[in-house]
Amino acid sequence: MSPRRPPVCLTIAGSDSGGGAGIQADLKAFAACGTHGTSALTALTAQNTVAVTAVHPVPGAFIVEQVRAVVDDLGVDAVKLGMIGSPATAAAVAEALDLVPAGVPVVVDPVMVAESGARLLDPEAHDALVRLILPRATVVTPNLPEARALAGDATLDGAELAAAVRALGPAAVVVTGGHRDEATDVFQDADGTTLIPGPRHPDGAAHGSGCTHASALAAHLAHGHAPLEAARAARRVAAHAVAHGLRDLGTGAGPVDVLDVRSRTAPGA
Ligand SMILES: Nc1ncnc2c1ncn2[C@@H]1O[C@H](COP(=O)(O)OP(=O)(O)OP(=O)(O)O)[C@@H](O)[C@H]1O
Ligand SMILES: Cc1ncc(COP(=O)(O)O)c(N)n1
Repeated sequence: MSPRRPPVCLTIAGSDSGGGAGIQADLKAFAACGTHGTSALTALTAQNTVAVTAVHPVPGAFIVEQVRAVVDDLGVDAVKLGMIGSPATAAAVAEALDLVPAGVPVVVDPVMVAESGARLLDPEAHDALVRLILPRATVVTPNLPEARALAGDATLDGAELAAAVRALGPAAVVVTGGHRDEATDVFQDADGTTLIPGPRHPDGAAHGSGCTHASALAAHLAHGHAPLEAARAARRVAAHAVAHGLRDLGTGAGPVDVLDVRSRTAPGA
């Protein structure tokens, strides 16, 4: 009997040279959640735990080609979208999404600002993100400041905030809780609002927590789980990655570690 085909996840996102966030975090989360990870890069960042020192956008046609190469051969069971950067990249990503078969879930992490403070979404790209990308999302996963920026109202919170984001077109929203004292995620879909609480790990490291969360959510959708169930699992996976975060690496915001590498030895050793 041949072994079972694992679900295939595709991240369309930026590269973080420091290995904390972006596609590096996404591929680790996909693997940790029992899926095969594939990637289409939107931008390369020269980045560490302290700063983003340079960004090199990938030409739009090459973004589309990467997605085509994956879809045509391996097939895709869920997509995770991360850093978009510019209006031109948003347009290319929208074109690339047309290559993904209808019904394949798409998780959108509307990355705006790196944990180190660098802007990763041009202000002019905001409209393109809202117009071209959000309506195609199965689940969108903003953190609190991102959700308020999308809603255009810095006073909103809780179910009202999630509803304002959902009005932009995604089927479901998770406002992630890393910027709150309790780290409770707020999930909302057509059936209503559900709080997803869990332990907060104040002594961990959280650079890449949002990428890890969105990728774990996509992986659970690829396994066939419903969005709320996938969001609950993603909260657990992200919190575990924060708890095992490598705060002793670099001098700034340490990378999350979804694989808990300190507990491992090299296979064969
Ligand atoms: N200190 C923490 N302890 C437990 N869970 C956490 C902590 N920080 C974040 N999380 C969880 O990690 C997930 C990502 O949330 P967060 O709000 O940090 O995203 P983000 O700000 O987009 O992350 P990023 O740092 O990648 O920008 C959520 O499920 C959130 O509850
Ligand atoms: C390429 C890339 N994508 C996403 C993030 C956001 O992650 P964080 O907010 O943890 O820095 C990042 N820093 N770099």
